[in-house]
Amino acid sequence: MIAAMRYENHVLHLLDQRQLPVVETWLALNNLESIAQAIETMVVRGAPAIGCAAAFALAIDVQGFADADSFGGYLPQFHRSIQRLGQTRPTAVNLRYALAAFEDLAKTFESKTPIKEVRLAMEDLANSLFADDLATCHAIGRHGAALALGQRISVITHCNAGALATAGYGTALGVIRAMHAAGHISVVYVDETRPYLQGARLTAYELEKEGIPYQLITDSTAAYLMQQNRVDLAIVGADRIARNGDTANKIGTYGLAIQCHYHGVPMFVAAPWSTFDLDLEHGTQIPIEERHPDEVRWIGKERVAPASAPVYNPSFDVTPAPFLSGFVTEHGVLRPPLKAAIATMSNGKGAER
Ligand SMILES: CSC[C@H]1O[C@H](OP(=O)(O)O)[C@H](O)[C@@H]1O
Repeated sequence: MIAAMRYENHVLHLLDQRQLPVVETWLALNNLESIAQAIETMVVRGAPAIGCAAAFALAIDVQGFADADSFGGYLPQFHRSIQRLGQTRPTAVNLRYALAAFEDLAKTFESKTPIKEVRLAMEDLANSLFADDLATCHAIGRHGAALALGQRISVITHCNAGALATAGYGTALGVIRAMHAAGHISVVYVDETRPYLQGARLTAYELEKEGIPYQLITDSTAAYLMQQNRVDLAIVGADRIARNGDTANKIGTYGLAIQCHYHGVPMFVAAPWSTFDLDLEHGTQIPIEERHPDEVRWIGKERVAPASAPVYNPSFDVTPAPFLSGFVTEHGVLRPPLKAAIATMSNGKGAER
């Protein structure tokens, strides 16, 4: 099974996604700062995977204290560690939920709580967040497979919302995996996803490894495919979803949504409930990360623009809810009107099964 990470003996092993698909290099990280930097430099990326990596970073962070210590002795470092991880990447809300879960856990400790008890509780929380995300992806796949309506269909996807972006199996790719297992995929069109090329380097890598039929396309080919009536469905991941259904995802998603809307191709977002940010009324409130200009000026070790070319490099965009046909969550498929469907879900009334 393809995995972005594994946690063993207080060490987080990360598959270096910057090197894929050419080489599979694993980094063994045993301290919080190195994991924070791995998130910032996109060794590990993808909203749920970022949350899981941060959780394991905190589980590792508390290991360094002596058995005789108590939570009170660790508390100042705990606050610094939460702040450090929170600074890594601003858009994916799963990171914030993971940090909030640890802050809630910390409230259950007293100053004199033995550090051994704190260590075990933090490690258990990290492991349970990871296991929950893996189970969630499989549930998303199960619910999303029904979107094929029993037919063999062509699907387009953008960026990588696969096993490498989660605890495993994936969200958008979880739906594609489930559809493929049921014999409902004729071809997956994979947007290369400039500038970081998560589609070309990561999604194509995942589909190739599992024998799922795909064609890699440039981002600018998607509209032409739809004009030829060759795309049946679009399915993408998400980094943060506002209460009204506006969705932040990899840059280029909004453009794909406009193309789908124009050509009558349904676009669904596959995301765990932990990606919905109910504190935000609409998508204009979602912080959009801007990354280094060299991510646009260079492809690998080759410069493809003037060395000092002025660059605007937003890593995400926001697709307004009216462009979306629904959300595939672990609880079922949410369909328009999406603001009402999200409100119903948040009230615990579930979704279409
Ligand atoms: C399963 S969510 C994956 C989500 O994260 C990606 O962003 P990045 O590679 O910059 O972490 C992209 O937006 C994907 O849709």
